[in-house]
Amino acid sequence: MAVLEMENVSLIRSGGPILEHIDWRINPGESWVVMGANGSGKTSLMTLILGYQWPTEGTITVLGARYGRVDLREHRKRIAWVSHHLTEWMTRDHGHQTVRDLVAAGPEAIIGASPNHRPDPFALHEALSHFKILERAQTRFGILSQGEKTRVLLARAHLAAVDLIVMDEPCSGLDIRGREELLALIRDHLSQIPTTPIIYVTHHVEEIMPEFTHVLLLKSGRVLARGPKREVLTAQNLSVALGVPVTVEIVHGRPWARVSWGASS
Ligand SMILES: Nc1ncnc2c1ncn2[C@@H]1O[C@H](COP(=O)(O)OP(=O)(O)OP(=O)(O)O)[C@@H](O)[C@H]1O
Repeated sequence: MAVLEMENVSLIRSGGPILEHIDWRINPGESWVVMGANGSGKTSLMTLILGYQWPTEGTITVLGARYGRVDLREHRKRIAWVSHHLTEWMTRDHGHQTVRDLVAAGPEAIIGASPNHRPDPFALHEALSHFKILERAQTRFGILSQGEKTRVLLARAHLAAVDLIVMDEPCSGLDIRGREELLALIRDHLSQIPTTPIIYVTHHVEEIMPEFTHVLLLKSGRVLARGPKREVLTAQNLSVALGVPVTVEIVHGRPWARVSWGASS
């Protein structure tokens, strides 16, 4: 069974098409990165996978559930969403709740904390500790830094033991050190759940860690390229996707893009 299948998916709004004719299949054992410039449609694509938006045409099947024939509120409990959009939402609506309560609510995969939920204290402690937020357990979510808020979402996902993790620009708003620390935590987390499929969204090629096997490259709402990482991450593809000529170098298993205009000066 495929982890995800999209057939001819389009999303049209009054201003025009946001996504057009997306065909995409994720097989078990694959971990995908979705890449594209600002405004290429990455987040819109994720909202379709999470069932927060409905495609104008096409079919979507996630974890064997065909959208339109499944209770999305129940289905979403199988998917973790780690996103700065979600941290903004939680800051607004649940900023007064403590880190501990919000992480404890992870197994129910709901937004916010559940007063009735009593998770295994050992597992909760382990999740807080692993994502380095144990010392912040009694702190209100709203006053955390961006990196800490993202680690709260990762801890929730960890505790929830979901079947699919969607990470939408988790390094957004972090400085280089913060980004590298978070990527190291994510790598460590992925090594503990090697069979759980991941979709990692970014517009920074250097965040593509060795664990990711495939890349979907978007350009203006359409698929520019898709497939095994080494085939997709060419200088030519990335130059078109990012709208600027780049060269690509692999360092310690991670690709790095360098803008190549004015290289001779
Ligand atoms: N509900 C909507 N109605 C109209 N236009 C929308 C809507 N949602 C998104 N868009 C537009 O669709 C395009 C794609 O947006 P989206 O947020 O999916 O891109 P993105 O690749 O995630 O961008 P970024 O990297 O900047 O977060 C943008 O031009 C955006 O303005």
